[in-house]
Amino acid sequence: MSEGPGFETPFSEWLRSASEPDWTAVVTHPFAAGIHDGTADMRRYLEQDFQFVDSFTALLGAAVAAADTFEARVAVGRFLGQTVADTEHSYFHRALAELGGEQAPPEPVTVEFRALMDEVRLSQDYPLILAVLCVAEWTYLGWASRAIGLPAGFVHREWIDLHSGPEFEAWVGFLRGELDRLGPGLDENGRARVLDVFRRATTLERRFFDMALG
Ligand SMILES: Cc1ncc(CN)c(N)n1
Repeated sequence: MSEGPGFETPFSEWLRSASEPDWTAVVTHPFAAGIHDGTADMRRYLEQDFQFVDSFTALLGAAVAAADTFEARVAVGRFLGQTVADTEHSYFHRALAELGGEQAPPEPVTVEFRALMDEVRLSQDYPLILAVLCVAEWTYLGWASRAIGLPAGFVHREWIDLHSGPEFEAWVGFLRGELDRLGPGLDENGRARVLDVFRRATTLERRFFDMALG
């Protein structure tokens, strides 16, 4: 693998392609296919994901604090307040009530994912924080955008809706744009650190879907 992106390759695309084959395994994962056709067992997955989203929300707060521009703080803060704290929060409560979800102990992959998010949150290093946020959102846009039709039940359908469409595409475009803006200014060691976090997050996404599949 090359030590950095070429002149024509945006930093985010370099990170993504260097995270294969896990990246493609996430966006084409059988569990994601089961969300599309309505057969995925969402209870265990959402019980675990509710715990993921708690740390993810803290990480968004860290991005607001660590960002190097006012515009970025506003964009992340808006997403945090509108999408995560409002739409997604309401979804979790309705979906877990429908499925009879409980407060389950965290699975090993949930513990590891939360530990990675805590690690980059505590680093207060904006590019590292962006790396985890970008993997989490871009992989989800990847599988959710593969929808051919939408399943009838709200639990599956709204989970796809939350991770696809023009607003979510713009959010992922923002995260990628931030990495593309900051990547060229990093030295080799800085790029390697971002890539390491990006790859670890991609592997954890794959393992999270593996766990959900049972
Ligand atoms: C594990 C995981 N990764 C990503 C997302 C999308 N925010 C999520 N809800 N859960």
